[in-house]
Amino acid sequence: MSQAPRKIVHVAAAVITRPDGSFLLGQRAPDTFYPGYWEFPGGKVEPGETPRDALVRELDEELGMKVDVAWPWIVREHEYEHAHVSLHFFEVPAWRGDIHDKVHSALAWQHADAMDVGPMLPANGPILKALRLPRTMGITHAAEAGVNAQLAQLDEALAGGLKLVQLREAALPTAEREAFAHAVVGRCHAAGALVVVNDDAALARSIGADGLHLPARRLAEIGARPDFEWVGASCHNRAELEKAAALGLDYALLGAVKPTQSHPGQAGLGWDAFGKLVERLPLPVLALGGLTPNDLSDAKAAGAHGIAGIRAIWG
Ligand SMILES: Nc1nc2c([nH]c(=O)n2[C@H]2C[C@H](O)[C@@H](COP(=O)(O)OP(=O)(O)OP(=O)(O)O)O2)c(=O)[nH]1
Repeated sequence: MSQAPRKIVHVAAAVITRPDGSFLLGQRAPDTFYPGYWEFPGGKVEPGETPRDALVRELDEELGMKVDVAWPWIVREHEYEHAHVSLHFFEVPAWRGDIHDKVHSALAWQHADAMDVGPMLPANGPILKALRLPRTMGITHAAEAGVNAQLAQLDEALAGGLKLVQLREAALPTAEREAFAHAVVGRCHAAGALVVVNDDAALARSIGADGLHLPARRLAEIGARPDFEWVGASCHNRAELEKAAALGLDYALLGAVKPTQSHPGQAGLGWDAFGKLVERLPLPVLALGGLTPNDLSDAKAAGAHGIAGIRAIWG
């Protein structure tokens, strides 16, 4: 006889963030399941509650925090021995009250790229990787702007804190493209920024890039995740986003949210439609299309991990 499907336990979990990018973890108490492991504060969604209601209640009960802002982020499923859990993650960047923990053995503020506590609960590995994904991606347009102008804009953006660049230069002649790609990787790595290369795995490998970015038509063709540390894809609809998730990609781009210079006359999706498209996805999504750094809070409120852009990001 086949086993009855296990009941899904919904859990709300908070990535409580400070302006320096750190987030709060709690160590599970000795009398719980997985004692000593680290988790994001939160707990089970009770009957009649939305995940957001549960988050607000749990953070009050566990930490004495009054949540002011909770942005939906990603939702991940995990099969434990004791339960199938569906973890609804929110970013909590603003709250009131001092933190008084009532349930954990210890609390620690951590940075995703320099963790000094562990182990994390088994479901949380992909969460930490998603937290390492920077919140803003600059997409190069050297073929249009000129190689030297683009490199100058890149230097300025890196000096301003940009940590993620997509190299997207199909229109540059091969030799120029390679030289430009080397220059971009050199500058980005010196500044601690990641580089993903659009659609060209051979170029990505030869320049020592951190990953590969798949255009939607390439995403449609492939059946397995390409072998890079970071792999993302451009998506325009829910089916493409779900394929990116099913392949275990690290992020997706979704747009255009607002009208853009490259597609004049086309209305953007808008934040409401964007929010519906990204609901309950297990991977972070960067919003694209006519956005500037001033749109970051609106993007996160709609469920985006961050924003990506061409013109507005380079100033
Ligand atoms: N709060 C939280 N729970 C997580 C994370 N990752 C993860 O797999 N979980 C799982 C562990 C638990 O199965 C469930 C959280 O439920 P919980 O904290 O209300 O309950 P619990 O199992 O500790 O204890 P109990 O309420 O059953 O007594 O979600 C996380 O980062 N934060």
